Order: sequence, then structure tokens, then C-alpha cells
Amino acid sequence: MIECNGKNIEFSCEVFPPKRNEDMYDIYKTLDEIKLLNPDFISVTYGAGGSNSKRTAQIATYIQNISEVEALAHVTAVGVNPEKLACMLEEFERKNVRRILALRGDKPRDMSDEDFKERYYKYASDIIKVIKDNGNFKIAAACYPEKHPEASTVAEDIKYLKEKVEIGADELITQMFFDNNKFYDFMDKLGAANVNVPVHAGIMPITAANQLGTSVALSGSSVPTELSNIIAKYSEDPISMRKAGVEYAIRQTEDLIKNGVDGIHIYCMNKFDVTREIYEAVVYDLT
Ligand SMILES: NC(=O)C1=CN([C@@H]2O[C@H](COP(=O)(O)OP(=O)(O)OC[C@H]3O[C@@H](n4cnc5c(N)ncnc54)[C@H](O)[C@@H]3O)[C@@H](O)[C@H]2O)C=CC1
Ligand SMILES: Nc1nc(=O)c2c([nH]1)NC[C@@H]1CN(c3ccc(C(=O)N[C@@H](CCC(=O)O)C(=O)O)cc3)CN21
Repeated sequence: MIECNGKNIEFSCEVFPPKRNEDMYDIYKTLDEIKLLNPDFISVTYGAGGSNSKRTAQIATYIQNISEVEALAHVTAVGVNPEKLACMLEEFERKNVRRILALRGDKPRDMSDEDFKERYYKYASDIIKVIKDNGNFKIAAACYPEKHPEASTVAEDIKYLKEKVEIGADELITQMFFDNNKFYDFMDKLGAANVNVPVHAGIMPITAANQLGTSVALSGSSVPTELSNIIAKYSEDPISMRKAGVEYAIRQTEDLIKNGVDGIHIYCMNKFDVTREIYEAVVYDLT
């Protein structure tokens, strides 16, 4: 929690399960470190390309019961059918994992277009309903300040977002964005549409020049000149690039907090140092 001008802002971050079993030790070590920052929750993605929900559950269980930090597990509609979803919800209940981010999910690389089209649950809202009816979970959903790449207009995207909230989403986590003005415009539109649940702003620290391409491909987020200039300037200088990328994320976070954001969610890519540097700078500067 970051307290600024009498408001409590939730602070959280996201980790992803390692691809190889041998690397599980590294993620546990990172979690032990992140715990020192006393985050409000740590989220765990639904494996690589929607596979491997087992490791997601293992890591969420560690966060909840060993780290004793609130765990938020991602579940994707693409990655489950009714039996698998029931099984996962039962396990989360049993392991005391009480927060879930219900997503549609990306098309896994090894899934054919046909299987993707024929998937059992089509949208995030389809699993939100099941999760709501089967346990006592705090449900988060994703939202898109610059609209979902597949949505034709922002208004259409917000219509479906409102449906997700009406069906049972208790809070929202944004897709990454690099331009805070896009976020403020989006928050105004949510207000106008009467969507009033807390919104956690998703911040992706760009710490290596080649990371921006992947991030933009996943999100379709726009890149302000200030950030593209940093990439151009430091593309051959990884140390300065990392420093400038972290500083950009700090400036973005501080501006959001000054403008009344509900929560900050760092897409930390399993990097403790980056998370710590952002957290400590923000706490130092604003409290
Ligand atoms: N793994 C992760 O950490 C994250 C993944 N994502 C990715 O973002 C993507 C979308 O996920 P969600 O936002 O959960 O999907 P969603 O199901 O809410 O929306 C997906 C698209 O379908 C549209 N849509 C939603 N409900 C609809 C309905 N009932 N009828 C017709 N169209 C509808 C939306 O406007 C949007 O264009 C996925 O690719 C997901 O994996 C986003 C954030 C985090
Ligand atoms: N569409 C979409 N899918 C996601 O899985 C997703 C989002 N959006 N937005 C929020 C977070 C951010 N995510 C990300 C962001 C970047 C990479 C990425 O750069 N991956 C590199 C490997 C990085 C590494 O191992 O350190 C890659 O080459 O895939 C992966 C997931 C996962 N989440």
C-alpha cells in the first residue's frame, strides 16, 4: 500500500511461471524478495501461451501460504473447459487462493485457428459467470485504455467491459500503457458509462530496447515520443537503457498517483530489482 495525500493506493506486481521445472527455484527466490516490499497482491499469469496451469497454481499457492502475500491467479477462457475450470476453482479454494484474474487469453501458439474458434468459453465474461457462481472469489478482469486490438471501437470495448463488471468482476487491471493521458481519457469514459470498480494501472517497465516490440505487439499500446527517444538513444547501451526505462516507469507511476489512481500493478517480468527501484523511488518521492 502506498499512502499519498490521505489516499491508499494498492501496489502489486505480476510474475509468470518459468518454462522449465529447473527454474522454479528462481521464481520462489524472487517472490521471497518481492515480499519484502509488502505488496497488496502478486498476480501469476496463466503459463506460457495458456499452457501449464499447474505451475500457476503452484506459484499462487506459494505466494498465498508461504510468502503470506495475497495471491491473484490468472485463468483464461481459452485454457479451460468446464471440468478443468471446476477442478482449478476447487484447488484454489482448498489452497486459500481467493483472487482470480479472469481473461479470455491469447491464442496459444500450438492451437489451430479452428480449435481457437471452436473453444468452449468464448469470452472472459463466460468464465466470470462460472467463477462467481462457484466459490467466494474476488474477481478481476482486464481492461484496455487504448481498446482491445480486436475491438472495433472504444465504445464497443467499454460496452463489453461493463458487462464483465455486471456479471461479477470486482476490480479491473489495465493492459500496459505508456501514455498516461490515454489512461485519464479512459477513466473519464468509464465514469460516463457508470463503471465504478477500482482500476489498477498496469505499468510495464521497458528495461531493454528489444522489449518494446514484444510489448507493443501484445498490447497495441501507443508509444509516446519521450519513450521512443529513450529507445533510440540507448539501443546500444543496455545499462543506460535500463536506467532510463526504470526512470520512465517511475515518472509514469508518480503522475498516476498524483492524479488519483486506485492501484499500481507492475508487469515486473520476474525482476525484483526493477520492482524495488520503482517502489522505493515512488515511496521516497511521494510520501
Ligand atoms: N495473461 C495476461 O496477463 C494478460 C492477458 N491479456 C490478454 O488480453 C486479451 C483479451 O482478454 P480479455 O480482456 O479477458 O478478453 P475479453 O473476452 O473481455 O475481450 C476480448 C475481445 O472480445 C470482445 N468481447 C468481449 N466480450 C464480448 C462478448 N460478450 N461478445 C462479443 N465480443 C466480446 C472485446 O471487446 C475484445 O475485443 C487476451 O488476449 C488476454 O490473454 C490481457 C491482460 C493480461
Ligand atoms: N495480450 C496480452 N497477453 C499477455 O499475456 C499479457 C498482456 N497482453 N498484457 C499484460 C501482460 C504483459 N505480459 C507480457 C509482456 C511481455 C512479454 C515478453 O516480453 N516476453 C518475452 C520474454 C521475456 C522474458 O522471458 O523475460 C518473449 O519473447 O516472449 C511477455 C508477457 C503478459 N501479459
